Amino acid sequence: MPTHHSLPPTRPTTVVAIDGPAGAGKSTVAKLLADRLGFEFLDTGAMYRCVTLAMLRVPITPSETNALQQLASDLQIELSGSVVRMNGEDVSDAIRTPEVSQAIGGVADNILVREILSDLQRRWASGKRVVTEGRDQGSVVFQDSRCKVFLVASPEERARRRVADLAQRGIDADLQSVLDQQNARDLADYSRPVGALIKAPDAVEISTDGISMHQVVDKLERLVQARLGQNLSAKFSSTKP
Ligand SMILES: Nc1ncnc2c1ncn2[C@@H]1O[C@H](COP(=O)(O)OP(=O)(O)OP(=O)(O)O)[C@@H](O)[C@H]1O
Ligand SMILES: Nc1ccn([C@@H]2O[C@H](COP(=O)(O)O)[C@@H](O)[C@H]2O)c(=O)n1
Repeated sequence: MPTHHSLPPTRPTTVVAIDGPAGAGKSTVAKLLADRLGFEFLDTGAMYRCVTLAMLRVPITPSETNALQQLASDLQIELSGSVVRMNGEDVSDAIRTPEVSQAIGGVADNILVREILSDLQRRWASGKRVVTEGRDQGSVVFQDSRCKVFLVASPEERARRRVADLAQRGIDADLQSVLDQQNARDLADYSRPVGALIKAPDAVEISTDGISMHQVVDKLERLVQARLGQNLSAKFSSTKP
């Protein structure tokens, strides 16, 4: 079945790998950092979201493991900046509904689905300079990366940010229920047998509590310079004070 077994070898790649729990600020700072460095941005959660959306549309359940794996293997996922296409359809908004977030755990638990998406992530990054974010980027997918970050923030702070984010989009959300859902997702992400959220031994932990996203990006930029200095070409023109 899987087309992923006959993949071409990957080419030299420069990766900044950012992992951390839901709402720590990964995608926000990864995008800003990628812009500053002239790197590409890879949102690996979007891939898990695409498989979940496709699963809900068929519909099948995560317990139908063969059908789910076939679905993931056949799916065409394209990521370009913040635009996500699934089999040619723009699903950038459709993958971010509460229904998808609630169902995603069963997809992320499937070991073969994780292998398929990990291969896709490596191929996507192959030959590029990339800031990637997810749960297993430093620990599993890009273990060889010389620049790994584990981004954290307190559960309360992350939930407050999420509520503010939703309010900005005109959605009224209750802090306690956002916190409860977030705790459930954290538990699933930290306890998954394969691909669990874990700080890679060589990752630097950065807390985003009480500091602005631009201050976080400044910290990350300094880390990238220290770890990848000679891999950065003229495109990297950071001279921030
Ligand atoms: N340092 C920061 N200070 C304040 N707000 C922040 C900071 N970093 C991110 N945010 C806000 O927190 C919210 C969540 O951030 P983001 O979506 O980047 O988190 P994430 O870790 O990618 O979450 P998920 O894994 O659920 O996709 C956003 O509204 C973002 O604007
Ligand atoms: N590398 C990854 C990325 C994501 N997941 C799972 O997808 C969920 C959604 O991720 P977002 O970053 O878009 O919020 C996340 O909770 C994980 O269950 C993953 O397993 N591995």
